[in-house]
Amino acid sequence: MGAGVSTLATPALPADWRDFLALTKPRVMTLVVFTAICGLLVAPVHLPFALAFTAILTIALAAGASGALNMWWEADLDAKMKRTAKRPLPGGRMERQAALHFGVGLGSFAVLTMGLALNWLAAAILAFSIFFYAVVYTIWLKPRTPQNIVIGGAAGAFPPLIGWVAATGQVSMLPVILFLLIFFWTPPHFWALALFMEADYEAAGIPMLPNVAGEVATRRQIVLYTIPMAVCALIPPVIGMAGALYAGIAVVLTSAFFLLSVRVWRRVPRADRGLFKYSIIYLFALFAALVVDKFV
Ligand code: HEM
Ligand SMILES: CC(C)=CCC/C(C)=C/CC/C(C)=C/COP(=O)(O)OP(=O)(O)O
Repeated sequence: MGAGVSTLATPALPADWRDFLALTKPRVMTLVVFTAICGLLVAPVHLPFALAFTAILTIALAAGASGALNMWWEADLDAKMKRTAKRPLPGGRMERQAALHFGVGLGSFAVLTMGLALNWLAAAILAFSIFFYAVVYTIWLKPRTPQNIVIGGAAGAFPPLIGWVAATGQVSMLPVILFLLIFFWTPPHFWALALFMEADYEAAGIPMLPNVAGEVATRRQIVLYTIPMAVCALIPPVIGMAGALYAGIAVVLTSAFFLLSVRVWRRVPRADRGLFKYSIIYLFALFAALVVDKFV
């Protein structure tokens, strides 16, 4: 039997649709997509449902594509961390090439569809977000510097801006503030988790802030980033871009965020887990409040 025949007879790795879904990091992407929906809904242009749906679908597909490219590049690192070791590539259920093809195919489809159906400015920012997460954050910054998520986190801050630009065709003040809000939210969100996942990152040799600068510095940085985040959360009503309902909810939600970050700083047991969980609730609730405020 020739070598070619025996290669053909080798069974492919048993990836099924659940593994492809896992490549898109669906749980994390729910919040990414939610912020994009809110960005689109608060824009001053009413899109027909089919177009709005297409815009959000393409953002979801692009975000999923960037997750797949991240997993393609990090297969070896993921194998070293308990939290990620069972993903399709380190779990041995999928070929690396399949993840690469899936990511490139899905991302290209998403960007082209956004451009053809909505506008090319939104498509360009969408393409830039994929590039920023998959290349700037994952390949370049993450293995090199503990500031990786400060700069790289910008990728996850684009979706509300993309939603807005998909609807209006242009960039304005409110979506830029929403971008900055998520930009400053990301370090407390991630470093709270990095504090209780320090051992994982140590095992994989990834230079996250707690491993490099130590716990005390990380706890202080968490509180420091919460301050510009709070300012961004409160600017919209101050400049007349959101009403009293949003203002009230933002003050309550943001004060709670700040208090939880102070608990992390003061080393209250399990405060890091509490802040990480709350960071997710916070962003969901704040963006929902912005939309409710607009329509009530
Ligand atoms: C560079 C920036 C970021 C980093 C490094 C980061 C990192 C992480 C990590 C490691 C987890 C742990 C759970 C998992 O693997 O599923 C997580 C969870 C999560 N992140 Fe982030 N994140 C970032 C930005 C964002 C952004 C921008 C959003 C949304 C706007 C977001 C939303 C979430 C959500 C919803 C979860 C919970 C997922 C679950 O329920 O399992 N993250 N993040
Ligand atoms: C529209 C568009 C393209 C949006 C991109 C959305 C985006 C960049 C989200 C970032 C959130 C995320 C999955 C971080 C995981 O960090 P990690 O990769 O370090 O985590 P891991 O250790 O779980 O792989």
